[in-house]
Amino acid sequence: MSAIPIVDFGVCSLEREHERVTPEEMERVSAQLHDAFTRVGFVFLQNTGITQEEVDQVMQVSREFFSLSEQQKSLYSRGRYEENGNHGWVSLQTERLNPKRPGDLKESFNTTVLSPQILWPTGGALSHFQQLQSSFFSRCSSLGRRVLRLMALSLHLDPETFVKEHRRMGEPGNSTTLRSLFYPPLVPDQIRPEQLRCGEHSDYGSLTLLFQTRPGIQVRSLSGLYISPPLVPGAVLVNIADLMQRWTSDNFISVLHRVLLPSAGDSSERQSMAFFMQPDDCAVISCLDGSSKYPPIRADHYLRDRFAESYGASDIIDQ
Ligand SMILES: O=C(O)CCC(=O)C(=O)O
Ligand SMILES: [Fe+2]
Repeated sequence: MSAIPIVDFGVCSLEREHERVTPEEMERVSAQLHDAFTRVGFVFLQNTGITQEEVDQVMQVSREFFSLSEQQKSLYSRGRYEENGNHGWVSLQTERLNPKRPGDLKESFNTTVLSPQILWPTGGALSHFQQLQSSFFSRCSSLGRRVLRLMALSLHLDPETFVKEHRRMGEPGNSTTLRSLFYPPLVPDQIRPEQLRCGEHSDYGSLTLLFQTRPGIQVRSLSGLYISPPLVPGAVLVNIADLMQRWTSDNFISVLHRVLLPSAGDSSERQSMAFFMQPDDCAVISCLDGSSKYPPIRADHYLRDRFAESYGASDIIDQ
């Protein structure tokens, strides 16, 4: 049995209008989320309404992008978009999610700005890149909002408590990001000591939704051991991130996770899509229980400081 709980989200699925979900149904799912988020920090959600076909399409168009030359991809590099400093392509080994290790053996494309006016990869197999990333972003926002409501309910708060601080997802003033990740096949003699595909880290924002093509993520359990969750077909892996832990005075826990290198001789590649939800830039996150366990902090200032750790202190993010 997986140590990460699996919750059937069917009654709250995006296929059903939010208004039709009964208070009893909300209560039941919210209690299951509460259990997962207070004990483990991660949960698999089944029957969310996001289909495998949608996931496959956005994975496929992302894979097309990663197969471009370095020179072509660099036209879209992170840091060149004035609308948001986090939007765009991040090359192999640039980011260190665990700053004590060498750069991660992954590359990624961050979709933070949805405006069609910016420079998007286009042409041939990429002609639907912007449309597929943008529509998947908005499906993830809808699912994320439903989860946030249930989380608030489970803490006996007004159901809108978290949602009202995420009004601008996909708009200026919010840095929520849909990140396509690509872990290329390993080149054994180029691996540096202690290097991983993705170093130990916890996520920065409020909530993360993760879609994967194969197993690989490892999650640290309360005992301190890393567990390797199986791939649960069709399920979305959802985890609490650091600002949410702070907001809930450590009630919901944000735990370390990582992606190891495949074993010697395994030349497979890996892809995943992470939807990093972030409160609106100007939201001030203070402990909801009225305690002063953590001082209030603006969501954008918190994010800026965390980026400085994973990209080096020179990282400039446009906030
Ligand atoms: O690729 C994965 O499965 C995990 C990636 C991750 O944890 C992250 O980018 O924050
Ligand atoms: Fe992560």
